Amino acid sequence: MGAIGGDESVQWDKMNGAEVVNGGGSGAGSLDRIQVLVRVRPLSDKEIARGEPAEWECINDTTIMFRSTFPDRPTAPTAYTFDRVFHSECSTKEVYQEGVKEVALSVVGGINSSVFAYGQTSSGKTFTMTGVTECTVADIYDYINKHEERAFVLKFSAIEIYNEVVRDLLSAENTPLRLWDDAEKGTYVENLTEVILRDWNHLKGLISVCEAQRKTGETFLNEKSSRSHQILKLTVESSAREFLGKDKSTTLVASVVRKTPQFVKFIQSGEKV
Ligand SMILES: Nc1ncnc2c1ncn2[C@@H]1O[C@H](COP(=O)(O)OP(=O)(O)OP(=O)(O)O)[C@@H](O)[C@H]1O
Repeated sequence: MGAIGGDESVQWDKMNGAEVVNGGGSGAGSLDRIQVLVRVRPLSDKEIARGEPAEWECINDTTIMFRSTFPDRPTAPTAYTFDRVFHSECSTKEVYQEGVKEVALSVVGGINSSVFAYGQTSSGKTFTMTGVTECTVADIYDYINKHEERAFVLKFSAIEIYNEVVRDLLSAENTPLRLWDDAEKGTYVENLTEVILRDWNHLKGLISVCEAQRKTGETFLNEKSSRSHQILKLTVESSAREFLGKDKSTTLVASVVRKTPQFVKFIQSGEKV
């Protein structure tokens, strides 16, 4: 999993119990670079039934150890260090609270950010990102409800990229969409549906629509594998009520990335609003 904050230095501001990141502070926080988190999925019932051993062990909060169990390919245990490691018993809530929340909520403080999951089939990308997205949006609405002095407009869009083709997950039409590079807007998708959110339930409904539209197929490891890259984008516009519509917007991009690094570049383009 990776999480990218904006390039501005940030500082936390605790307002009414809600934690929000403010841009422009002097102290460079953990959000000024890509954070790499690892979450270990528990063995599935099938893997347990096949007697597959767990080869990865979390030694502490930042270190994970690999022990090969191939009898014909014995290797010495190898330790890898990341910003944060979550063992298989950790709940999605813990992953969100301790690994993602800071970056995800920076969007209401005016900083663009991206959170994406990367890994092989059946490693748990969709499982984690679904839960993380729900936690994030619940916290964003909680923040909005506590800040009635400001007006917020939330917009949501969703695409999948499958076999190099970009599709709108909120449209019934199956027409491939075109990607453009623009000096001001950065990389954007032409004619993409963008829905203004009414509330949290509205977003939940839209996420279900995306789920239903996704291309899925079976892989050896995953009966319901998403065969595409998915990118969900939430745009937050916030203004003091008397200046409605005049402030700049910020975006939060949440993605499931299946393999290639060029998608990381595409996702980062969400930062250039
Ligand atoms: N932390 C977890 N705890 C319990 N079950 C999990 C966890 N992570 C994943 N799973 C389960 O493992 C299976 C595979 O997860 P998921 O579909 O999220 O993988 P994926 O990486 O998105 O796969 P693909 O790339 O093939 O779409 C699912 O049945 C999911 O419910």
